[in-house]
Amino acid sequence: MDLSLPNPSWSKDMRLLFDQFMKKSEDGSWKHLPSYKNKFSRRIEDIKVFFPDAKLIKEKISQAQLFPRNFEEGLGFEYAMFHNHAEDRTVCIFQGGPYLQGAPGFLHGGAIATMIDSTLGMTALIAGGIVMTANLNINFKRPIPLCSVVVINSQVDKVEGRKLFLSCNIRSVDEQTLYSEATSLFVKLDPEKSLT
Ligand SMILES: CCCCCCCCCCCCCC(=O)SCCNC(=O)CCNC(=O)[C@H](O)C(C)(C)COP(=O)(O)OP(=O)(O)OC[C@H]1O[C@@H](n2cnc3c(N)ncnc32)[C@H](O)[C@@H]1OP(=O)(O)O
Repeated sequence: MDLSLPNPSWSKDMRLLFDQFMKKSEDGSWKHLPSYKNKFSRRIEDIKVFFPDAKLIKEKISQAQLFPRNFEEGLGFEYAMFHNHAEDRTVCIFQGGPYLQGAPGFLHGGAIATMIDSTLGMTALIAGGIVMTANLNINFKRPIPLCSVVVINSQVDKVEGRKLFLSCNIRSVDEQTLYSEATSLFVKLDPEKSLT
């Protein structure tokens, strides 16, 4: 089941943004990216090439779930991503639920990093195929209120061989508040190199 579609836990802002991007997707300039709890395991064939110690993958993979997708509805990461191919950028609308608390009333920095890594990762994945995060630098400028809706704008800045350099920022829905900004390096996996 595609978990990036509206559900009763979504606030008005979240639905409004989703509808806006679905409208923008009607002419094909934007594309809604579906997101599943564990459909990703079908990618295991692609990934196994890089991790020959399949024992680890085989034993555990049947329980595997995409981390941000394994919270009950509304309590963790509620998000939807849209990709603009021409501009090589991805937008993620994100509503962080009460189980993601760090400082009282605000999102945990690790929860913010998760959505940054996921949005940059999806952007890198579309641009470069099977990639992994090599480096992620985040500046937390303002605390993000728990249960608020934010917009993550992510883009590819430069590609050098297997290295993809990306950046993103997190803003409030009205774009007035800059919550976080990040730079990252993703590396496209090389089938000739075992990673373990
Ligand atoms: C995956 C499919 C997902 C499907 C949907 C999912 C949902 C959304 C997506 C969610 C996605 C979530 C994603 C996640 O959360 S991935 C989870 C977190 N990341 C990891 O666990 C990765 C661990 N690291 C590695 O496996 C290897 O180090 C990698 C694969 C990254 C590179 O090892 P590899 O042996 O292949 O390459 P190399 O070492 O020859 O390096 C190559 C080049 O890169 C340069 N370099 C390397 N590291 C750094 C560094 N730290 N700073 C600066 N530079 C660095 C290096 O100097 C060299 O440059 P040059 O000498 O060529 O100039």
